[in-house]
Amino acid sequence: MKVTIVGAGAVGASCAEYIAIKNFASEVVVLDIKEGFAEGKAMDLMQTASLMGFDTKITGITNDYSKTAGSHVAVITSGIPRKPGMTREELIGINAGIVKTVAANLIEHSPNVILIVVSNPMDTMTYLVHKSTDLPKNRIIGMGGALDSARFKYRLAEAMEAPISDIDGMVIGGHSDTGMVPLTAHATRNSIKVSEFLSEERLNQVAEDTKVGGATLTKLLGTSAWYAPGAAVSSMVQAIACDQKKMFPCSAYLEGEYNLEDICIGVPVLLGKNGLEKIVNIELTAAEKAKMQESAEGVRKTNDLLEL
Ligand SMILES: NC(=O)c1ccc[n+]([C@@H]2O[C@H](COP(=O)([O-])OP(=O)(O)OC[C@H]3O[C@@H](n4cnc5c(N)ncnc54)[C@H](O)[C@@H]3O)[C@@H](O)[C@H]2O)c1
Ligand SMILES: O=C(O)C[C@H](O)C(=O)O
Repeated sequence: MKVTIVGAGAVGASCAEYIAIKNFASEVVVLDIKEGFAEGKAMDLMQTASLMGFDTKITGITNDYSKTAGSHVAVITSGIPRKPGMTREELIGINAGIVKTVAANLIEHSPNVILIVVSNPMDTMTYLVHKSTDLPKNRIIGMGGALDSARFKYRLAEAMEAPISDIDGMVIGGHSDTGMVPLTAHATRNSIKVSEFLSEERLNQVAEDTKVGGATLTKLLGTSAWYAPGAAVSSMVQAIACDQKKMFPCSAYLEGEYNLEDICIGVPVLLGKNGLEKIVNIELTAAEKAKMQESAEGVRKTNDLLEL
């Protein structure tokens, strides 16, 4: 299994590191436009192999897509991250051009590739890849919900003073400060609804903290986060590589599901060897349905800025 990661920056390198440590891929190619940067990151990571006990071969490449040929999965992390005070949507001007070109280059050299889009504004970048390529919809997947759900579980565990492994929960909707829909009514601790342990007010606070999870970290770090994003991508790549049929909320192209059409937005899906193998339809509460529609309106406004 060969995996390519475009963008050897914070998220791309973290993603390569977690994939290698999990030891399920034979080869990870990291490609960046900055001369020597990916080569340096790959060499540094390879020098952890004997210490961390992995056999995955990590190669760094400066902008030569012929070296990505035959990739099963490719992750697009190229583009600029936001700075404190910015929204993800403000990145569209620079990142749209980068994502479109990168996707075309990847597909030219790996026609059967499954693409995972990470660059922000992610739902709109995923939509752009749908509109600008001929790939079928099962081979274009946006990463946002897996990360947002991990942050939701972190916040729930914190509120309940519980170990995170006791918690289950999911965030759907757009990957934006206002568009995320944390499914508080469905979240559980050891299969008991979290509302049994937390007041409505505390649960609302957990949801709000989850939605601004990326902005909170951006303020603390001066740039956006990378460890949890890299880990989230690595789990999705693993689900595809190992044909796990595992459920993640991912940005998927919808054609009527959740009453939405011609949009990419976070919904529960199953990931396996064919990429996005199924969109899972779950029954939402009336409030969740309304939030999902509102979230979609926000994503559409950003999509409207694309020059398609
Ligand atoms: N979807 C998510 O949940 C999520 C999470 C974290 C970050 N992100 C997004 O991921 C992107 C990357 O974030 P980061 O922190 O790694 O940024 P970064 O600046 O650390 O890395 C980006 C890398 O992309 C490279 N690059 C730029 N243009 C390129 C091109 N045309 N071809 C190849 N490489 C190119 C840069 O040289 C740089 O090394 C940002 O847009 C950020 O907002 C999304
Ligand atoms: O917050 C960001 O801009 C990066 C990413 O989307 C995140 O949620 O960490």
